[in-house]
Amino acid sequence: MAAPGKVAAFCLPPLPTVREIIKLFRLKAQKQLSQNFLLDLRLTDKIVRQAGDLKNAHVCEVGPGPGGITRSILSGGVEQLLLIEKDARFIPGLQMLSEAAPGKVQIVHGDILTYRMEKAFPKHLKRNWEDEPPNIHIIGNLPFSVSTPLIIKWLENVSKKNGPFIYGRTQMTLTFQKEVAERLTANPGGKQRSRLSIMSQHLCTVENCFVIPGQAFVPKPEVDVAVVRFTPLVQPKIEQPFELVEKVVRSVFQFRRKYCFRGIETLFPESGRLKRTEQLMMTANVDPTLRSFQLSMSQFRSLCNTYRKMCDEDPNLFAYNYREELKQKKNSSLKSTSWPEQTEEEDQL
Ligand SMILES: C[S@@+](CC[C@H](N)C(=O)[O-])C[C@H]1O[C@@H](n2cnc3c(N)ncnc32)[C@H](O)[C@@H]1O
Repeated sequence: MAAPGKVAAFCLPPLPTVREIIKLFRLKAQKQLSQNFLLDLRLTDKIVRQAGDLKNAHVCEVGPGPGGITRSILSGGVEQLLLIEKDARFIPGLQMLSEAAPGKVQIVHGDILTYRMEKAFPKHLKRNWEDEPPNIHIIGNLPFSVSTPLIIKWLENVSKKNGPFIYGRTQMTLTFQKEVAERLTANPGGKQRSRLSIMSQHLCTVENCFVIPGQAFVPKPEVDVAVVRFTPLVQPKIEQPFELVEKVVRSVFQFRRKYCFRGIETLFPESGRLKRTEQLMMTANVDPTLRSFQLSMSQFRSLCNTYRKMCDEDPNLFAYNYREELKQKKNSSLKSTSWPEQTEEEDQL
């Protein structure tokens, strides 16, 4: 793992402070966009240090806002900084930063959820997947509503080696709500062990770096925040397509507090469900009375590999959708009776 980097490799010319930029451009945080700013440069430096040594690095910062983290990244002596910001009000302030570091900053007014990063960096930075990560980093303090769907999308990109990972094992340093960070890094048996734990840890080394108390942000969010660093693994712990792993993991965690076979059953159509569930659990050598959060990564691997074999033998199996079947059953029973059918209570994720 790269040692935490130094930040002050490059001195920016005198600039208005982040607070002054906020005042100058009247950048009031918008609640509906969950904007919470970091104004303390010691803290933004600390976040950026988690990414490692940024000297001559190529960095994409997501959601730079008034530019606190942006300054820390530029002070790290980067070669290129790509800023992707959805809120147009921040662009003039970011342009001031760009002028202070001529030729280095590219500002994109856009949405990171749809932005295509395949061509964002020079081709010569590409590394083979097995090599050390390329000198490309993604850094961001995003709203919680964006960071979770975004990490799921990027994990899928890691699995398919596309998007930002077309360059190799691009590293990411991102903020999450503290609880989500705990889920991302939870071990088997842990209270926070969930779908996110398996989906992230089978593809990446995931480190929960440190917690930022809510009061460090302006305005203060309801929750604390954690900085999480992801480095894609050379070899995923589960070598199956992303969609298959997702389906198995989603099924297992469907009934979190029940025996895991209850969730696994939902991978199979009603006819033959019990027999096929038994077959899967026995071949994968997983105790059906374990709870989903107790399962280890190797047990998930075993379940995914066995389910893959079953899908290869029955080409209709992967398309089977338990919820769809449940919905159809519910509709037909509603037609035949005036009483709504009682459905099983499902545990929350
Ligand atoms: C929590 S604020 C953080 C701002 C700044 N990075 C900081 O730490 O002070 C999140 C920033 O992400 C931007 N943002 C929100 N959704 C976005 C999206 N989908 N794509 C790009 N930027 C987004 C917001 O406009 C805001 O500037």
